[in-house]
Amino acid sequence: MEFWIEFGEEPLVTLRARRRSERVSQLSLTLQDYVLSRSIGRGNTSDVRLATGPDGREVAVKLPLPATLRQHDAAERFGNEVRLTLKFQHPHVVRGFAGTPFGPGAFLALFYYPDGPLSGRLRGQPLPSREALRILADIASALAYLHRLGAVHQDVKPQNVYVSDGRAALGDLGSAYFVAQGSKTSGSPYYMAPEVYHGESTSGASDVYSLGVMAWELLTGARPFTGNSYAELMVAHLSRFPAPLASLRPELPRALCRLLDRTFAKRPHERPTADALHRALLEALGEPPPNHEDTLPGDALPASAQQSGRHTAAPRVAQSLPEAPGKPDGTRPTRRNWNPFRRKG
Ligand SMILES: Nc1ncnc2c1ncn2[C@@H]1O[C@H](COP(=O)(O)OP(=O)(O)OP(=O)(O)O)[C@@H](O)[C@H]1O
Repeated sequence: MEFWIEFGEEPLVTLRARRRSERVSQLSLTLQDYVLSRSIGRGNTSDVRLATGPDGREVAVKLPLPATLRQHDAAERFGNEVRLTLKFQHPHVVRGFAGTPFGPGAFLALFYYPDGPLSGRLRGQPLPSREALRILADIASALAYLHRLGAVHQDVKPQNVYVSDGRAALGDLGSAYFVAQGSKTSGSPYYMAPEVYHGESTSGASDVYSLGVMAWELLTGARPFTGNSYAELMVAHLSRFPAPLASLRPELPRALCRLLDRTFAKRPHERPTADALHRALLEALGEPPPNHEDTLPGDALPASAQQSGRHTAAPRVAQSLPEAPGKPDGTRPTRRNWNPFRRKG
C-alpha cells in the first residue's frame, strides 16, 4: 500500500506501509532519497530518525517538529542548521549529506552516530586522560576551523558532541553564525560564558569558554559551575573559578592545565584561542601540530552535499581567514577599560 501526504501543490513525502497490519509508528517514510525508520532521538525542535540513504548507508535524518515550523524563530534556527551543516566541511564537524532548510519538507540528513551524544556516556566519572584529550583535541580543531572561517558555534557542550571509533565531531549548528552577519546571542546555562550571561555579543572566545567547561567535566567527572537556578549558575559563572586542573589531574602536562584553566577567564580576550588549545592538546597526545590544508573551505562543497529549497546564502568567506589577532601564547590582545560586569544598553 502506498499513499501520499500532500503539502500544497507538490507531494513531498511518501508514506509506504511495509505490511497492511503495521501500526503508523512502524510505517516507513520516504523523504527525497531517504527511507526513514525508527526515531533515535528528539530535541526541543526536531525528531531524529534512522534512515537509509540512496547509497544504502545508514544516516540520521533530522525533521523539524510541527511546532518548529509554526514558530518563525525556531524555523529559522532549523534552516540555519541545515545551511551551515552543509556549508562546513571538516573531519570534526558532524557531516551533512543533504537537506531542505525551510517548509513542510524540511529535513537534514547527517552522519549517523550509533552511540548517540557524548553526554549519554558521562556518568559523573572522569574519562581516561587519553580518551578525554582526544575528544577535546578534535572539538578544538573543529572550533579553530569555524573561527578561521569567521563563524561562532554558540552551543558547545557534550550533548552536541558525537564520538565514533574514538574520534569526536561537533554537531548542532542551529545557533552558529558568521560574525560578519551577526546573530542573536545564545548558549546553554551550564556552558555559557560570562559575556553571554550579560547578553553581549559572542565571539570565538565564548566557544573556547564552553570548551573549557566541557574539558573540566570530561577530565574531573563534574561540572565546574553548578547551581539550583539560572540565577545561581549566573553568579557562579560571573564570579567564581574552578580548582586548578593540575591539582585534580596531576598526570596531565602542566602547560596544558594552565591553558585549560585560562579558558575560564572572565574577560574573553584573556582566554586562549581554539587553535592554541588544539596545538597544546595535540602536543599532550604526542602528535604533530595541525595542518590546516586538510579542510575544505565551505564554498568547495562536493555536489552531493547540496541543499534544496529556499535558503539565505551565507556570506562568502576567505579560505583561510586569520584567527583574531593574538599574542604568541594564543591570548588575544587586551582592550583597555574593558569591564566584564558592564551590561549593554
Ligand atoms: N547524527 C546523529 N547520530 C545519532 N543520533 C543523533 C544524531 N543527531 C541527533 N541525534 C539524536 O537526536 C537527539 C536530538 O538531536 P538534537 O539535540 O540535535 O535535536 P534538536 O531538536 O536540534 O535539539 P535542540 O533544539 O534541543 O538543541 C540527540 O540527543 C541524539 O540522541
